[in-house]
Amino acid sequence: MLSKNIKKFFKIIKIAKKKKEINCIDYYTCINKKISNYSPEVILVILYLIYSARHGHSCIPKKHFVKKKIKRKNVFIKLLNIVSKNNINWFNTVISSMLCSNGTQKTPLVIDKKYIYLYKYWYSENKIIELLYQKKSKKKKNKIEYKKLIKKYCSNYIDKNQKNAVKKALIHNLFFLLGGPGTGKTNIIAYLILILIKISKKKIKIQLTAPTGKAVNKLTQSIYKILKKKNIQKNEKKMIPKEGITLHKLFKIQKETNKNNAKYIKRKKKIDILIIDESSMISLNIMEIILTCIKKKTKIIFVGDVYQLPSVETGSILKKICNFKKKKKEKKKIFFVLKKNYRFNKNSGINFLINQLKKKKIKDINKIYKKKYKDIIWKNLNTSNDYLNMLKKIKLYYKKYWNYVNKKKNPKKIIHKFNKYRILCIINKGIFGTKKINQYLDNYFIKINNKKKKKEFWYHGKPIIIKKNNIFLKLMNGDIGICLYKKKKKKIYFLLSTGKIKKFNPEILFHYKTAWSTTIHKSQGSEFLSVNIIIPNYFSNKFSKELFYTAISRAQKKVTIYANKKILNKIINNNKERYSGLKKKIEELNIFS
Ligand SMILES: Nc1ncnc2c1ncn2[C@@H]1O[C@H](COP(=O)(O)OP(=O)(O)OP(=O)(O)O)[C@@H](O)[C@H]1O
Repeated sequence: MLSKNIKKFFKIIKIAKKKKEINCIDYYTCINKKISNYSPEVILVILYLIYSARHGHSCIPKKHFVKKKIKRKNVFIKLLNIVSKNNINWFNTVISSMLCSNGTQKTPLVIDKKYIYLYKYWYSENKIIELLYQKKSKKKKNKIEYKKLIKKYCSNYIDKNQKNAVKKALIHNLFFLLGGPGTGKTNIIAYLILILIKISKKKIKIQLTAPTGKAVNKLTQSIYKILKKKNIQKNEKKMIPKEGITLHKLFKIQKETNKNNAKYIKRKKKIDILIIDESSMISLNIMEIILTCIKKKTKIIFVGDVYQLPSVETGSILKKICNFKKKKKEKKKIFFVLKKNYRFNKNSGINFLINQLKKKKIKDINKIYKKKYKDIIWKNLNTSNDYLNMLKKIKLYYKKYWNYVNKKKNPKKIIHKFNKYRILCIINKGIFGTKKINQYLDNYFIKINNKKKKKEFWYHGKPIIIKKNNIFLKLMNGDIGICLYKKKKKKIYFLLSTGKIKKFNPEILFHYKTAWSTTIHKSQGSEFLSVNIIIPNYFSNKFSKELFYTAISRAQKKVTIYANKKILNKIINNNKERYSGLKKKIEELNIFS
């Protein structure tokens, strides 16, 4: 390639870094000593694979490079044009070079059928397949009559289908319990734990975990609430999991490197049953760590909803593993999908919308706009008038909360009152984002709170949300705190999942922000009686159907959607699939047959 083109090539990358089109870590990865010796063509492929991994893809279809199928007009199109002008077969040159193999050698790039990978993601996918296969085949030969046990302990509490799920979870060493919100997953896990405890001849270690602290606390408390009403012997009570911990903490995964000392963990972790909730949020890397560090005889149960948001890191593992096409007459023995919803009644619009969003192509979404359902309200968000009306509505609701705060003294009741209602935004920035909504409500409540009009962060009734797990204060990412003044002294009150109230001086809190509105990502694992979803009046490819599904499924009773109809229709048809070879490999290797 001519030196002037090479200069142009690297100049484009540098500008992209400045414009933040390319993450600066990725930029320095590509121009560090080792990689910068590679040809521009190889650098282009590596840089695009790193960029795509940051957007969740563990690989890229080869055609993206050959037929320039790179979707969005971005820096990579410009780089592609430079290298293709120089050599029309540039991609074949790259994949036939020493830097690319079929995975048998440890080369930076790996070609596997129609995809091209960075080695580490190709290795992770294959390791996961291998470990899932080993795990799956470890089916316990049980003489135990599960049917009798299920009849004895679960008869009036869960339905026939749910009992069937309990039975399969007891039989298999690897099990996937799938279902939307309110389908009884937590109940099933509770009764499964009850039976496991009852039939265990020795003390068993049951470990509850999830990708977020909030999710694992919610699961632990719900299960504890269900089981504490059961007649359980004193020695059995000790086996009921009282404290769940996050996957990062359980496997000692370093946040910065996303790595852990697998050999040490494997030796140390004596877990008999591992139950992982909100499994849709497990990334490729974390899945590899889980399967690598867990002993062969440990029973693993993945619980989750494949339609919810995947991990913010690379891979949407649960969906790829569970959505493989089975061969005719075969049963997906270790996968169980719960369909019946106990949270919503049959006329529920929320349930209608949740089921519609599970389909590839959504047909009668217009029922939402024609106000057919009482529990789903759609408000047009087109004009500035619509926007101002929305703000008024939101302010009106929170005014009720505000009056409640100024009447009641009980922090627990105040937090429950606040948690009944939530404004969910897709984004943080801009007039449709959390920052603007929070600022608007802050200004309003500061004004009515202290006549001096002094701009203070803290005021009576102010809600905040914790942004990072705080192990010292035992606060989890997503926990809501309310500022309450008592005799001019302010404290921040938190309602822990144990049901206990904890209060802190604001000075010892950190990593928090105002929480009148939060993002949909932050709301994962939580539920609210009434949810308001604010959709911007423009479309971005980041606004996926999964994001909207996750927002809708946070509501227990009512959803109000503030959206421009056209934009909303684009979002609910934006199936953002993440590229991965897992599904194909599972089908070809038939590992779950
Ligand atoms: N078979 C059943 N009969 C009656 N009520 C049920 C049954 N199964 C579950 N429920 C009720 O439905 C509600 C939701 O159950 P559960 O919390 O187990 O669902 P879930 O799938 O875990 O929900 P989420 O994913 O939103 O946490 C609970 O109030 C539960 O008591």
